[in-house]
Amino acid sequence: MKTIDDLDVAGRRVFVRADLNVPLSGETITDDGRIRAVAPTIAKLAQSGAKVIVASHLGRPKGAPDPQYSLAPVARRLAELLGRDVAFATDTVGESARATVAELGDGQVALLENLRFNAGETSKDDAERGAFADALAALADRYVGDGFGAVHRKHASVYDLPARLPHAAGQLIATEVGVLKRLTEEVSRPYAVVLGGSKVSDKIGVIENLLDKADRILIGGGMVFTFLKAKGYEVGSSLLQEDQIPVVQEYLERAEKAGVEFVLPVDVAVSGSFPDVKTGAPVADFEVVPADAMPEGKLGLDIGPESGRLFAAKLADAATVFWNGPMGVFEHPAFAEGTKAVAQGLLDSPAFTVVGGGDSAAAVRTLGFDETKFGHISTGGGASLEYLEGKTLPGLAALED
Ligand SMILES: Nc1ncnc2c1ncn2[C@@H]1O[C@H](COP(=O)(O)OP(=O)(O)O)[C@@H](O)[C@H]1O
Ligand SMILES: O=C(OP(=O)(O)O)[C@H](O)COP(=O)(O)O
Repeated sequence: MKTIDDLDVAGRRVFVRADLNVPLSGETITDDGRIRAVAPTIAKLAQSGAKVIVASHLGRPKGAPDPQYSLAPVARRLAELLGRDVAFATDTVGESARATVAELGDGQVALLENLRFNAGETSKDDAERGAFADALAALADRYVGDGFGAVHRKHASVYDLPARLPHAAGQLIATEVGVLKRLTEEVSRPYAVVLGGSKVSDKIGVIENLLDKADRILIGGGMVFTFLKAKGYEVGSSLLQEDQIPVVQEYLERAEKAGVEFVLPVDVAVSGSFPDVKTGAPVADFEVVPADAMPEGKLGLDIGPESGRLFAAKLADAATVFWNGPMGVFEHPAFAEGTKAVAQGLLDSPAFTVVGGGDSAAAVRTLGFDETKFGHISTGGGASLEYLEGKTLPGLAALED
């Protein structure tokens, strides 16, 4: 893989595919970790005299403009972090983008509007994705891939665009791959993997490969309820991946045969409705119930305190831990305790610890933990999980020569 040092960028229009998918509360960025992570690559390109065109997705809009997913607040924060102006194009490949790029001088930086405001970005149809990649390619002369959090997506700006331009990997991707590679080559055991979060359908399949690699798999977050249901328990109206129940049953059987330990919560914090994470208003009907006796109609929103202690104990004697996905809806204080227990468990463990994922990394920082105390905080959750599985990631393959 070439790096940006191998690319002639001075005076050229350089497209940087970043992952600026940061958590927002209205227009306020609640954690800017992903912007800080890619800023050095952008700064270096600007210093080298490139006309830097930064692009990213934010959230999951449905292929059309949607103001709640605008990157405008990110452009403002990026400008602050770089200490230089960042021009913001209000579209991705339209008139505003073309004019913004045309006005860029050497060493100047622009950010395009959300790539996913265009259906071509995420399309499964090669021709539709290719047409959008053509439109992006027309804006630039060079491509730098540095959106590690999105390299597992076969999307136009991640996979198709680098095929159309001379390309290289940015500094963030180089660092991420360097650290994660170590985990695929020489893992000190016991190796524990903690999985949670809300992208259940994306991540449940990852367990298939982890069964051959991990010694212990701890399940929290929204993923728990498919496991509890697979064991025959009531899960109320919690997040559930109904079609994956037989798959999970098979995982549980295979794990038992292979001597891999699944650790499931023994208690769950529930409420009748999703909490107001914006105001953090108290939850009137908060209750902790045994994991095998959830009341009907209630939502499971965190692992309970006994589970927090159990999970921490299961991490205490691990030698390597990879963690992706918060244990609960940590954005609300009533449901942050499980995530705190796992974060503290990681800090108390002598293990080499890798935390991956936009929200997991944000949780560690916003809940007050010192990020320097973890072995590595990856900007990608799904991306790092799939990398550790040994899969070929479209956005990394595309950067190879
Ligand atoms: N039990 C749950 N029900 C619904 N959402 C949950 C639950 N537990 C965690 N979450 C949510 O999961 C989100 C993070 O999931 P995900 O995107 O998969 O993690 P990451 O970004 O770290 O990869 C958080 O916003 C959190 O509120
Ligand atoms: O937040 C992300 O992934 P992550 O939650 O697995 O860390 C990336 O920005 C990818 O976003 P996507 O899962 O909507 O493709």
